[in-house]
Amino acid sequence: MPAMGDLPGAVPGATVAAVVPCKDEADRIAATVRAVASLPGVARVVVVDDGSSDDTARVAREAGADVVRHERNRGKAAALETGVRRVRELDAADAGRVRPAAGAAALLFVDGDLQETAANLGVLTTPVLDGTADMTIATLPAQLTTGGGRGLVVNLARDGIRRLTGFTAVQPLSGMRCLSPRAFESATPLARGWGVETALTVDVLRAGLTVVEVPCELQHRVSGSDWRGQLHRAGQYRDVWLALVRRGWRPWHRG
Ligand SMILES: O=c1ccn([C@@H]2O[C@H](COP(=O)(O)OP(=O)(O)O[C@H]3O[C@H](CO)[C@@H](O)[C@H](O)[C@H]3O)[C@@H](O)[C@H]2O)c(=O)[nH]1
Ligand SMILES: O=C(O)[C@H](O)COP(=O)(O)O
Repeated sequence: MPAMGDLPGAVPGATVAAVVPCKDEADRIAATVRAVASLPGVARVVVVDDGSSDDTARVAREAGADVVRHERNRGKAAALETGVRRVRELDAADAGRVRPAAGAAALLFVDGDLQETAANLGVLTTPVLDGTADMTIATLPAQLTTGGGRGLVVNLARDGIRRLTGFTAVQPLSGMRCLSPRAFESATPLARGWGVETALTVDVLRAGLTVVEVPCELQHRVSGSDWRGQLHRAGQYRDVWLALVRRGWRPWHRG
């Protein structure tokens, strides 16, 4: 894959490392990996297979990703942490060999289910690479498939972030994010499971860094309204709630 410095208009030596956490994404991951690899500046695509019971790891590898596997499922945040560790190992191995300046200039977190639409993620990397933002967050248009959510988790995350930081997030749960290394450090260790995005926004803002939401033409698999979808939302609610409480939010303090 090309290094950022090889591309027209690129910051010399700057690279983007993409981390794609995946659980049972064999049907979608190949298209997602290819689309992410085609983005300007993306030098690596690391897929973390978070204990899938399908062929995600093999399909991702065949599509050109570097793949790390959790033998058992550990949740999205743990998958992101494993992915970033892998990026650093690869950077260290390349230091003084392939890219003397070494080290990813930006981390791009991408869900595994975006398929071809992941090719539109370039709008997230530019502000981080040119230094105008430390973390960009994709906001998604109306989805072609509709879901059964009632906004409970979204509202909890939005309200908690606003009360802790003053920032009103349009789509507080969006997992498509680009981070500068210092933004990632400010949020490490990551909050567990589905709390990771909410906590990232709070921690990066509290570190005095700049966070920007950027509209991005993405389509993803929307959770349904069946029992499986509602169970998923219950897990999201628990993790977001815990992430907020651990950062000082108290549900009974209104305003
Ligand atoms: O145990 C798990 C479960 C999921 N995933 C992956 O995490 C990503 C997001 O999961 P998904 O089921 O698509 O999440 P959504 O229901 O769409 O959740 C929304 O809300 C989440 C936070 O609650 C964010 O992480 C997502 O980016 C956002 O799309 C996908 O690549 C999954 O394969 C894991 O790595 N480990
Ligand atoms: O479907 C969604 O948008 C998420 O799972 C969050 O669910 P919610 O609609 O209950 O906030």
